[in-house]
Amino acid sequence: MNTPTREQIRQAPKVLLHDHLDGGLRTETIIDIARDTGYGRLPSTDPANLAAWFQEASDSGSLERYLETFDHTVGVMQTREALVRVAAECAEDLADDGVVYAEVRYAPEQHTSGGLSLDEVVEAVIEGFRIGSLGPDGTPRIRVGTLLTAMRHQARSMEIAELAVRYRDAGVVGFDIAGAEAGHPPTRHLDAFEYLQRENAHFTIHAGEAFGLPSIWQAIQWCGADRLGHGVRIIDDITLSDDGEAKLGRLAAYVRDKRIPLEMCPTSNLQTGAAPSIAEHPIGLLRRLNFRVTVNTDNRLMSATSVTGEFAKLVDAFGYGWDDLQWFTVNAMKSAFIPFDERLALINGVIKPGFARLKWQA
Ligand SMILES: O=c1[nH]cnc2c1ncn2[C@@H]1O[C@H](CO)[C@@H](O)[C@H]1O
Ligand SMILES: [Zn+2]
Repeated sequence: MNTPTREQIRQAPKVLLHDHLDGGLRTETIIDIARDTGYGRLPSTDPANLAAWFQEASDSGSLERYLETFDHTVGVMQTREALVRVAAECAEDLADDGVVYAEVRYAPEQHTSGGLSLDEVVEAVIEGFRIGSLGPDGTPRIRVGTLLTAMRHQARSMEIAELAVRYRDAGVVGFDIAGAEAGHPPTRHLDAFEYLQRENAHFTIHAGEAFGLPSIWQAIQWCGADRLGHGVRIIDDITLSDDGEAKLGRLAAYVRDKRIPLEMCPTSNLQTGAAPSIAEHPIGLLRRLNFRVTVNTDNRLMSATSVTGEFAKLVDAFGYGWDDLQWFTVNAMKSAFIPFDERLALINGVIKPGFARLKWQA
């Protein structure tokens, strides 16, 4: 079996569960929309400089400062036209990266300052994904589902959960909470999570990124999260002896044994200070211990990355081969919020044959 090259990784049929719509804009598009809508606060109007600014400003080592960069992307996503364009380009960029199934999230409540209603925001984004998913022959090249995010420092989670349920048959596949983690425990939004459970709806929670085990414990045992956004701090509940043997605490064992998916985003974690380097990122240990690890981008603009980029970094740092990349991909597809038969069809009909072709390529 060959070692995966970057171009081969790009061709592999990949799955993305954790990607923010407002963290993945093309810089040219930000500049265009800013000009058309009179948004005058951009740090630069040169695409390359603006890309560099986003990456540098996001390299702060603090989640709070990292999140400040979203002022500019959210700032230009306030009209239907802008939302349709950004969503369409997102689907195109992911398809060009070889992603075959993606769940892309954003917070509708952040896109109403131009006068759109929450429903209009959701409909614009769904329309953009529909357009951007189509190939030149009119057939879809990628399937994109939407996750609606509520901001954890705000008090609109119930409203957003209801919105997610209302649009569940029209392209919204789940719910999430995001934003600064410290001081904003997920249990503040318990009513929304309980509502979603009563509605048999799916949700993930950003937890264990900038704050530790209590956040993960609450997300799983109080809120009932199906998946964890990041979840890197679960390693605080694992002790390693000198000979490399791992002992799992009760929470870590629960997360592993219940197969709770971890939406890991290595590059983003370096920028926010959640991990010191790719080589030291907990993903290495968690993969070895067979947690249900998935690999994600978080914010392609802020991290200047793609799913291919994240995989390529992991291949370099950990020597992963095709079997590891396929394992991450199948883990992600198994953990998606679409129906089981559709997940299975993608695993058996697209992912496994696609990896098989690449594995034995000369
Ligand atoms: O890694 C992250 N941790 C927590 N919140 C985040 C992260 N990335 C983005 N957002 C937040 O999610 C909102 C909706 O997409 C973004 O506006 C940003 O504030
Ligand atoms: Zn995120």
